[in-house]
Amino acid sequence: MLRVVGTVRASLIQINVDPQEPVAERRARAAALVQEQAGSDLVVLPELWHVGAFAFESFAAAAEPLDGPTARAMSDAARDAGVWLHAGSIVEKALDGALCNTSLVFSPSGELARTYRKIHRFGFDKGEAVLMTAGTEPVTAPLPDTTLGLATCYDLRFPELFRALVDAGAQTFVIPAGWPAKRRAHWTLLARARAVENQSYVLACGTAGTHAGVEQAGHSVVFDPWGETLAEAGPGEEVLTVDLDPARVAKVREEFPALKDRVLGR
Ligand SMILES: O=C(O)CCC(=O)C(=O)O
Repeated sequence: MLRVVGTVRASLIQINVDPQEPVAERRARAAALVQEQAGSDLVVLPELWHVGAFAFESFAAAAEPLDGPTARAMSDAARDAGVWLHAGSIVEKALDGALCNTSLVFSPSGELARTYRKIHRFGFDKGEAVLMTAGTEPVTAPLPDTTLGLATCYDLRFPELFRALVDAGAQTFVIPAGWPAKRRAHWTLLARARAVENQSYVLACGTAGTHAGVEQAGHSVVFDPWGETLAEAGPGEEVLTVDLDPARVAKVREEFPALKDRVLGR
């Protein structure tokens, strides 16, 4: 794929989460898939791909610290491929024993550059909402050519988080997810809305397959700051690769300056 100078090449790995595949094997497979994306600038994995976002009964056993086996494998993969890696999220076992749905961003040298603990937990009075502790801080990650705003799955339904990220300088939202197939229409609609209303790129990376009886939506998608679809996956395991033009964010914001007309919440 020929590349225009100055673009950011991003690859989204929509990995299949199959409960029959042992976590260690999926981890090794994810690392190999990341390494295959050498030449990209940014690689993205989905939410809780190691265990499955709906495999609640496995969360405690799969929990690991920030230097645990998944983080180490992802650090090595980022370094070996020489890419920025948003490694999706893991079940983090925090120092006080609490479990958090924590996203990890590694630099091309394998350093853990950012962590983001999912702020809006899904499940109402069940599942993640009772098993996990919520994060409290919006997180951005400045890359050389674009600033990432981090959000995870259910966060997509809360536009105020994305506004906070834009106010903190975000130009490209990265949204790992384990979104269910039965609400796929919401996934695409909300991801596109976040792109249009915030005049930002959206990289929304989900999982494929069925685990804990929940069929996954797949359909990872990339929208540009005007809401145009740059790439969209099908339902199965797939890697999407797109070239982002960082200058396009400033151009759209300048030519159609709606963000400057905000009245509330500034
Ligand atoms: O909001 C939704 O419909 C899905 C959210 C979800 O599955 C999650 O956050 O894990």
